[in-house]
Amino acid sequence: MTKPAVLITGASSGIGATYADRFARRGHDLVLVARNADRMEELAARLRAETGVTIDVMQADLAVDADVAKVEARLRDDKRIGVLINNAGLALAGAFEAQTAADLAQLVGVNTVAVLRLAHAVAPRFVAEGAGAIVNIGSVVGLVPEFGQTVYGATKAFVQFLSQGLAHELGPKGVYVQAVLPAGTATEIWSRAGADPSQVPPLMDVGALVDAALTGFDRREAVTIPPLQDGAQWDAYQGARLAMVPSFGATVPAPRYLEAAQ
Ligand SMILES: NC(=O)C1=CN([C@@H]2O[C@H](COP(=O)(O)OP(=O)(O)OC[C@H]3O[C@@H](n4cnc5c(N)ncnc54)[C@H](OP(=O)(O)O)[C@@H]3O)[C@@H](O)[C@H]2O)C=CC1
Ligand SMILES: N[C@@H](C=O)C(=O)O
Repeated sequence: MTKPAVLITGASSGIGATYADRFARRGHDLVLVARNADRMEELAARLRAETGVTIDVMQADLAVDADVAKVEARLRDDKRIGVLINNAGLALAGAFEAQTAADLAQLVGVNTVAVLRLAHAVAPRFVAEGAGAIVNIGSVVGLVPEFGQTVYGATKAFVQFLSQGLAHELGPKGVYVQAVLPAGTATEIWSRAGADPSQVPPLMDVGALVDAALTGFDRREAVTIPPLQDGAQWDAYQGARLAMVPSFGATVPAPRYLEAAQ
């Protein structure tokens, strides 16, 4: 049986390039997407030689509408593609009040709008086929406002919610949706973001990260958090979240809000 092709965004370095390596070694043809075509061509040449798979390179800036539209069209029209790895992303150092509007627009555009648009481009075809997989790369930062990476974390919270919502909507229609939440991982994101080296946490090897994420993928896990040593903590978190839902049907405020503020 022919394996589905895999479209990977952010494939020129780091986690995306590692996903490319791993899926090529699994025998999947690839479509690589990023701005740096030279780095993708270099990776593609190596992987073609080592694995024999077919690899297409698509140069695209996912902050640019026309480029996102180009990738959307490929996802809609290329029926070989059965897996979308929504990986491309960036971080942004600095305090909220000091970050520029332009930098924030780029951050939100790539980390959320592009992720949404590409998932939305491929979902109708996957639903019609009753198959397909969408992998969205979030971050543990999306769970921790206390880390002080507010807008980056907000983009990752968006990715996580989008993924869990799509898993709820598309799972029954045969489409697998996975959210992958890495913690600090040894890639170029830190230098690109202008992070203070003294503030960079201990980092996981990128190969170990992706291999763990693929274990979750193979198990069809909805939310994969490779650095979380006790998976039961996530289950408890989900349980506590869902335990609040019945209250959301209340039509009167909770008693704690009926007493005048002291
Ligand atoms: N490393 C870490 O600690 C963690 C990373 N993540 C997430 O993992 C994902 C991958 O990041 P990582 O591999 O670490 O970092 P890298 O900086 O190594 O890779 C980022 C990738 O995204 C691509 N990219 C960035 N901006 C654009 C753009 N405008 N258009 C198209 N592609 C773009 C880059 O390619 P190019 O420059 O060629 O366009 C590159 O291939 C991101 O979503 C990140 O948020 C999540 C948690 C932890
Ligand atoms: N990219 C990292 C922070 O900048 C992360 O998501 O942990």
